[in-house]
Amino acid sequence: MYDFIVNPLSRSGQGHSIWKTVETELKKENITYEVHFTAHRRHATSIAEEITKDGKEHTLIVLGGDGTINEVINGIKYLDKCTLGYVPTGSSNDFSRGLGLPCDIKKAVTSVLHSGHSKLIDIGTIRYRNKKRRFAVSSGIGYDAAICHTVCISKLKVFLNKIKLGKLAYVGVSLDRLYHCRPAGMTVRLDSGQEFHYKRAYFAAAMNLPYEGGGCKFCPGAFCDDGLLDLIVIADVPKYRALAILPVVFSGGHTHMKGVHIVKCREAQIVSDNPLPIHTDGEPVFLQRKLTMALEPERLKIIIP
Ligand SMILES: Nc1ncnc2c1ncn2[C@@H]1O[C@H](COP(=O)(O)OP(=O)(O)OP(=O)(O)O)[C@@H](O)[C@H]1O
Repeated sequence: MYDFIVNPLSRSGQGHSIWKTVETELKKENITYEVHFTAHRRHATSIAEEITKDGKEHTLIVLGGDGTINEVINGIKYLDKCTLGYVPTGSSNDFSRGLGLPCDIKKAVTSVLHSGHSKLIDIGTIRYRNKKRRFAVSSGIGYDAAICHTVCISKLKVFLNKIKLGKLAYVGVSLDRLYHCRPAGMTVRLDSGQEFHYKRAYFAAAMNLPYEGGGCKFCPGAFCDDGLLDLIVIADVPKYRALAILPVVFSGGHTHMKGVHIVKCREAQIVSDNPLPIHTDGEPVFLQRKLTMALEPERLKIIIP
């Protein structure tokens, strides 16, 4: 039995028609399923929570973008009792890109229903004040999260998504946010005891997979099954140098550039001088000054081709 969690508004409203195609396939193959449509933000979390609260084994199939994946993993009660399949209908697709899952809908559906292969992946966490959120791809504080916050409320993204140029919104907002960004003093403490101080940090991001922001290969060496997070900090370079790093991140060739600092860790405590925006998998999480990034003790089983 499969539980499909569908964001009908993903990919600028195409989610619903894509679901109809998937449903035809399920009926053709006599597959037992239930479908749950998201009706508002964070609804996917309560749907996943309701399904998994009985402590039994469940197979959840997400049809949506990275944002819906994030909401679903935040609702799963017992990670080790769940199997997650994914049909990507988002605009960023960093989860499927990082895991090498099929982006083509037909192939993704075939893989989810018939591959018979799975992989256990780490799930990241951020803790701030008394709260906790999980992430599958990455979580960042500072400039990268400011882009997510702005894109999330931008009417331009809705319009550009409609004409299939959603990525342009990210380019425009990235340049605008960099122009307005005031780098902050930041301290990073790792579980290894290492401590780093930055005078002017643009952002710090903990990566469970190599890509965020729709294909930016921030941490080419991030593996979701190594029990480690890759932490990237861009700091202590003037803005023109930070700007020069941006186009290079798409190839992953930035790792040795001045101002780029990457380390592996199990846990990182980040304290910034000012409250800064935070994101988990591109979903905005208000402003914070202190947070701890780590991994859940349990892993999550993902269906792979
Ligand atoms: N019915 C709904 N109405 C309004 N917002 C919704 C609804 N269902 C889901 N959402 C919100 O839509 C946001 C984005 O969804 P999702 O990630 O699935 O698609 P996307 O934006 O196309 O893709 P990506 O995150 O990969 O860019 C999420 O924050 C989610 O909370």
